[in-house]
Amino acid sequence: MSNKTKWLASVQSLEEAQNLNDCLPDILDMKQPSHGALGALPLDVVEDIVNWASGRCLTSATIGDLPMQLEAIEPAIMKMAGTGVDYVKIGLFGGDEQAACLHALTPVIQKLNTPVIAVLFADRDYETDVITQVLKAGFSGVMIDTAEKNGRSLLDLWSVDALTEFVNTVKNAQSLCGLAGALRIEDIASLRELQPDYLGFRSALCPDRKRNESLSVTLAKTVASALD
Ligand SMILES: O=C[C@H](O)COP(=O)(O)O
Repeated sequence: MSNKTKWLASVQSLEEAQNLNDCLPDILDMKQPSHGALGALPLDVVEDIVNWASGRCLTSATIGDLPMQLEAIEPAIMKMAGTGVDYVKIGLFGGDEQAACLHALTPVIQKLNTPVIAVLFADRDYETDVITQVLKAGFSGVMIDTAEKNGRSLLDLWSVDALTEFVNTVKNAQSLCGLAGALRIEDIASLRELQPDYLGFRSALCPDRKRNESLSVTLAKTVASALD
């Protein structure tokens, strides 16, 4: 894994993806921001974006803010993987059922050809060994994001020391590591120093940080050049 921090931009439509053609991120991430932190786009929209992005950049897609139950998550992963996306992202929202759900998901994730990324949330509570549980379950990467899109950013919720420990733990396990959560353009310089594999953006790419509205190409170019 290279030391250069790459970036991920969450898009909600083919049109938004195409608008980024001159400043494509390393990963075009597909989600429906108005449906929650990891709101899912319809499968046909994901397929259209995957087909368009092919050969241009990698893609990822979220499966929705689902309960921590195998019967909800397994079919959603399988359907999203069927779109041909490069990575499927699933949110781990915590709670009593999560550890059992991760255990039950392990064989599903391990036999799937599409890598699955686990997303933890800085504003959710977890068992202390949650990262160990996630790494054992066979995920190809771990991201930290924010569940409540209320303006509080990752850096409002976690200290730089906590983020450093997270990045080092995930990268030492040879797993991809991503940081997201209402990141601001001015956070990029300090977050890059932690050397995560990816920084993820949606709010920072939208005028007035209104993440449910359309992406601004100008803001995307600013993020891209801050990471260059
Ligand atoms: O995966 C990255 C997210 O889409 C970040 O969204 P956000 O910047 O609005 O928190």
